[in-house]
Amino acid sequence: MSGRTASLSPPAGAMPPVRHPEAPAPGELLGSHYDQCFGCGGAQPHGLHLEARAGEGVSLTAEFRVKAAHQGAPGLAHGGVLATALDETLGSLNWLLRVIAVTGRLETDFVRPVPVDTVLHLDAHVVAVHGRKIYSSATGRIGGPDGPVAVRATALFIEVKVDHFISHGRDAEIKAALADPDQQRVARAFEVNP
Ligand SMILES: CCCCCCCCCCCCCCCC(=O)SCCNC(=O)CCNC(=O)[C@H](O)C(C)(C)COP(=O)(O)OP(=O)(O)OC[C@H]1O[C@@H](n2cnc3c(N)ncnc32)[C@H](O)[C@@H]1OP(=O)(O)O
Repeated sequence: MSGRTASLSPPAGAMPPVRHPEAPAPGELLGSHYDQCFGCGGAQPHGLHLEARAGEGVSLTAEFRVKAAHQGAPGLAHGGVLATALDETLGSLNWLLRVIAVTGRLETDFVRPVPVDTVLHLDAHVVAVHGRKIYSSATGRIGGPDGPVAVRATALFIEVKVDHFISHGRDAEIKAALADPDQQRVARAFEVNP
């Protein structure tokens, strides 16, 4: 046992999230943080190609169309893929804070099966921030942005520095990322965070 609390409820003293002054305006697409990302990268043929758009405050909406490559049971999305869509959506919120963070804990409710070719309409917001810990939640609906809930998640993200990826990532991908001007732009946007 680590002694670590598993709670996804913000502790006493947690603060409301503060939208970064240079966060994309409501309605703007956030874009991919890494083109090889399974969640949002355009260069992953079987990835989710999830597209997130900034909302008001520290919130966003996102869409993901379930493809045949994402099946678990015949004609239905795999639960792990749906959890990935939730993880990616929740992770995108940190761009509005201009904080680099990784998922520490993700709790998912699967409410309805999601058929192939369905568009999952996600919305997410940061609930609170406590030191390096970011508490957030997300909902995914089918049949339209106001359709029935299919999945829900709450999560705890932990702030890290760019060094987290440089120390732990495989050398080949880190070297390629560091040499990529688009990736440098993403990293720089985070580094200027005071
Ligand atoms: C060149 C490259 C450019 C890159 C440009 C940027 C790219 C931007 C990429 C973004 C990418 C996002 C992609 C989607 C989101 C993923 O999918 S991220 C991938 C999945 N997640 C991971 O791989 C994380 C693996 N875990 C770890 O690395 C480490 O455990 C962590 C999370 C960094 C924490 O380790 P640590 O920094 O040593 O922190 P630690 O002191 O243990 O904990 C800090 C606090 O958090 C709490 N905590 C930590 N883990 C947990 C947990 N699992 N449960 C509950 N509480 C926890 C601790 O209890 C502690 O609380 P307090 O004592 O402060 O109250």
